[in-house]
Order: sequence, then C-alpha cells, then structure tokens
Amino acid sequence: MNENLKIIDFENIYVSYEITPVLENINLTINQGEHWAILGQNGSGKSTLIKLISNDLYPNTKYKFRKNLFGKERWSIFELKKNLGIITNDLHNYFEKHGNFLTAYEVVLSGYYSSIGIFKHQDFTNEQHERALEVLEFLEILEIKDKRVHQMSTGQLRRCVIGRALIHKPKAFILDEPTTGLDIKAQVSFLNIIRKLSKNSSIIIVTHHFEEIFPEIDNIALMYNKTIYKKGKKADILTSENISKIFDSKITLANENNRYYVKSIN
Ligand SMILES: Nc1ncnc2c1ncn2[C@@H]1O[C@H](COP(=O)(O)OP(=O)(O)OP(=O)(O)O)[C@@H](O)[C@H]1O
Repeated sequence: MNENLKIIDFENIYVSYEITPVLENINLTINQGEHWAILGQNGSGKSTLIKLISNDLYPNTKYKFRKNLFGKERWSIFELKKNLGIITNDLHNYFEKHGNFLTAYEVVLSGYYSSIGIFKHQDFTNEQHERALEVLEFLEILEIKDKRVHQMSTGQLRRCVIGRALIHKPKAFILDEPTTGLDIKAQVSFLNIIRKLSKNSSIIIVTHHFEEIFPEIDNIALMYNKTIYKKGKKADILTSENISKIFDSKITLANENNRYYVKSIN
C-alpha cells in the first residue's frame, strides 16, 4: 500500500444540478490506507459528493478547482471502477430488478466487464473464475454461489454486489448507507465483512448510524450547509457539539471502547 497516494484530492469544488450549487467549496484529501465516515443530515449532499467521486457528476467550471483521483485528473469509468469499488443502494436495487435470474457466482464474475450478467461473447480466464470463487469465500457466501438473486436475502445480495467490485482488488471502497434494509444480526456480520475489507482497501462509508463507525475508521467528514463543515481525526470531530450543530438538534454523543452512540437527543 502506498500511503503517499492520494485517493481523493479535491480543492474548491462546487457542484450544481440546476443553477444554485448544492455543494460549495469542497476541500477533501483522503490518502490510501485511511478509512473515513461521512455524516450529515438528509439532503446535506452526501450522495452528491459520492457521485462527484465516482465521476457521475462533474464540478461546476465557473470556479477554479482541483479534482484528482489516485493522482490523476482524467479517468475512463471502466478504469476508475478497477481502483474504486462504489456500492450504492441504487446498484443493489438495479440487480434486484434487472438481474434477478443471476447466480451469486455470476454477479461476482460480471464485475470483470461491469455488466449486469454474463454474456456469450465474454471470455473469462481460469484465473478469473478462481478469483470469483476466492471472492465468494472471502465474503463468506461461497455456499450460496448457485443461488439466484431472487432467492437471496438483502444481506446476501449486498455481499454479492461488493464481490462484483472486489473482483478487481480496488484500492478503495465507497459505501453509501450500506446496511439499509439489514436486520441487526445481518448488519453486524456485514460490518465485520467491511472491517475485513479495510485490511487491504481504504473504506469511505456514508452512514446515519454512529454504531457503524467501526474502530478502524479514524477520520470523519461532517457535511453541513452544502459543504464539509469539519473534517479530521475521529476523536476531534465526533463531539456532541459538532454533531448537534450538523443535525440542528441538541445531541449528546457517548463513546465506549472506541464505538460511538447517541446518548440523548432533544
Ligand atoms: N437529481 C437532482 N436534481 C436536483 N437536485 C438534486 C438532485 N439530487 C439531489 N438534489 C439536491 O441536492 C441536495 C443534496 O442532496 P443529496 O442527495 O446529495 O443529499 P444526501 O445527504 O445524500 O441526502 P440523504 O441523506 O437523504 O440521502 C439536496 O438539496 C437535493 O434536493
């Protein structure tokens, strides 16, 4: 791992869907090997920030900005996906809707072509088949390799979608509210999988749940008022004062064994 490599290097970025920017003056540097959580109210711009990172949205060119990913300004979407695994609920829902006949094995293997499914014209080497099995094993879903999407639980499909990105051994994963729809047990075991991923890839997680900020996550970015209100080390940023500010409420945050939770809110 090259800790000098900047996964994200953004300076003074503005993003607009329409005329008024929804993100303003975004400055963010994330180095390889770091793990981050991004927190903020509904509508504060978290998903927009992810779309900016994934090149689904571009900065407003009215402002002078810097936007580098892995040290480079320009990326083809296909090349970017090899370096950056982006897991959103939209992708999960897309597989549920359009790929429900695929097996777990096929969902994972489809990562090589970024396709929804496996097609006759696609060739896979033996190594690629082996890698798909290795990924299923890593994600602890090898036993469901022949199960089809429509027969899977939400947690099982979520892991397959991660597996599809993991096939490339990306340097970083971005996970947008990854435990949506999971019950408490599935949530805990899913988070353990993400912790396992964090050994080899940087994790950037967007979440509304403090308990999901697992101990390896050492950096926090707080979104408020269309920008990154504060960012830095977890112990400095995750304070009751900061959290009360960004959620416009009086929140008392507590911490036990490096895990945070909301003690009171009013
Ligand atoms: N396609 C769009 N067209 C116009 N405005 C949009 C679009 N998508 C989002 N917005 C606006 O951009 C702002 C930021 O939205 P965004 O979805 O990024 O917030 P978020 O923090 O991800 O919210 P949530 O926690 O609800 O997912 C909001 O004011 C929203 O209304």
